[in-house]
Amino acid sequence: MTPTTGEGAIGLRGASIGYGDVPIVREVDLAVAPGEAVAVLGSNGSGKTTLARGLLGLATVLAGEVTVLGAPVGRLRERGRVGYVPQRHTVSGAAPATVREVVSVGRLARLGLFRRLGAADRRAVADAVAAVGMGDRMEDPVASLSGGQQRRVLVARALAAEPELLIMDEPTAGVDAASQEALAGVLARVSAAGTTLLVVTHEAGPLAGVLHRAVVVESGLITYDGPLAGAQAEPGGGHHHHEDAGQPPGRPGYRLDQPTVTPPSARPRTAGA
Ligand SMILES: Nc1ncnc2c1ncn2[C@@H]1O[C@H](COP(=O)(O)OP(=O)(O)OP(=O)(O)O)[C@@H](O)[C@H]1O
Repeated sequence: MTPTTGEGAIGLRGASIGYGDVPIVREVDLAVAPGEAVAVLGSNGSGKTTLARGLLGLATVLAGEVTVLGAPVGRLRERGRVGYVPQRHTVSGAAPATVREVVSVGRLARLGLFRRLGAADRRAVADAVAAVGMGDRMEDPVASLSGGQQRRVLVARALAAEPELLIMDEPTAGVDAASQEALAGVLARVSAAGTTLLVVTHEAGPLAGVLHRAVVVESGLITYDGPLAGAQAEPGGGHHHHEDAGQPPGRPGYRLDQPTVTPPSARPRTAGA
């Protein structure tokens, strides 16, 4: 199991995250316990991707604290413990690469540099590709695949590393209904096995059976943190609850429509602990 330090899988405390010196996500608090499956909702440009990228060291933590698997962001030794499916669906790299090669690179993230894939690793690669329904395209160049198929390969690349924390940015965007359903099944299995999921999405619907908690980000603040159903009940995923405009600006205005259960591992340690 994850050797937690009491920090949980993800911890943001008064965290501002942005680019250059411009904060996009502002003074946000968030605690995700190991094994939770959390949707990150919100309108375009609200800061969802920036929040996710901040967890990966791809956006700058400008204030506060951000911890991932118990370590300050960027300090985690074993990078393979965190998987990432980026928003852009193009598979990078100029060299023509097959599905097998791209997903194998994902597996290598777990092994570290200069290690070779053994039989178990090759099996994990094949399993990950099969899990996203691309088993019959193993030797095809990724560049020859459709956008939605490339997205599924990126999901397989992340799955192949068997990460403890899987961060996905719009994994279902441009993916057909059947493949979304298949992805939901895969994520349900991965979640049941204890992997923590953080999924940025506009359409939590296809993954509603997997994601039990939602966080709504609006204008860089977390405006809702609670059960997914409560967030979905709001028009557009929770954009329009500014009727309580009395909130002081600049502080995370939690709107806990439903009580949020803070898992014991996510609670601040008591003095003397
Ligand atoms: N690399 C960057 N450098 C500077 N500003 C950026 C960068 N990436 C994003 N931004 C800005 O940060 C803000 C939030 O963008 P972000 O991508 O986090 O939003 P989002 O909620 O994920 O939106 P969407 O739903 O459209 O994907 C936007 O105003 C955007 O212009």
